[in-house]
Amino acid sequence: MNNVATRTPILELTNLSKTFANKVIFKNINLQVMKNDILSIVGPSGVGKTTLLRTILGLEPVDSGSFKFAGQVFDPTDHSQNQIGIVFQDYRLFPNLNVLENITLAPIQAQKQTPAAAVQQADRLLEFLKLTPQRKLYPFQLSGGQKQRVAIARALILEPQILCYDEPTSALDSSNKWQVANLLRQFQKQGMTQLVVTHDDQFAQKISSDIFQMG
Ligand SMILES: Nc1ncnc2c1ncn2[C@@H]1O[C@H](COP(=O)(O)OP(=O)(O)OP(=O)(O)O)[C@@H](O)[C@H]1O
Repeated sequence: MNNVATRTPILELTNLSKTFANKVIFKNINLQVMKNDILSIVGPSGVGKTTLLRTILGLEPVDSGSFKFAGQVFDPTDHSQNQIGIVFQDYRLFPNLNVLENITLAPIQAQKQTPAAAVQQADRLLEFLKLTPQRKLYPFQLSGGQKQRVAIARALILEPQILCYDEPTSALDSSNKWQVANLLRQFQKQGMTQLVVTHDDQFAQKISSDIFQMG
């Protein structure tokens, strides 16, 4: 746990409500994500955890409510800032690109980094994530844990202020699950704020600074 006196909110959700075809998915959600925390959003299947995450990522509009990032009103659908990164449950790697190309595509194409600078940064991440031997392999040649670490590297290279994970343990066996828990703790030590959607209570209890229960 961080010292309570030093905790400051980086992301604030106020009175968020969402319906799909007149079905209320969530109503008046108030949530603060504290800087450098690992906050887990937990709850039973179908309660709206992924939908809430998608609204934070600007992939799904809310019906009402507001967002603040670092104290400023913020529109999650404006993707120009890259403040919030995501590791999807199914990783969503580009099947036709190798590991290095998967990681460098966005910095080169969207952020206009030079290929040399993007590759240098990608190689640093690959080394940290123990993926250097896999740098020229394609997604179909990787294990589940390796694919997840590539997805993490692909998010990290954009230097987000918050890194989100949707069900990070659902496709992993128990040894990979605790490896990913250790990785999240290492990122926390480096100052990263992380948001984890999970139905895995044991994982949430183990890694979280704070837990937000839905449903
Ligand atoms: N695009 C959509 N259109 C209509 N209904 C949707 C849509 N996306 C999600 N829902 C519904 O919203 C509800 C919440 O779904 P969501 O995936 O957010 O739940 P969850 O808590 O993440 O579930 P799980 O733990 O099973 O992944 C479900 O009833 C789902 O069917």
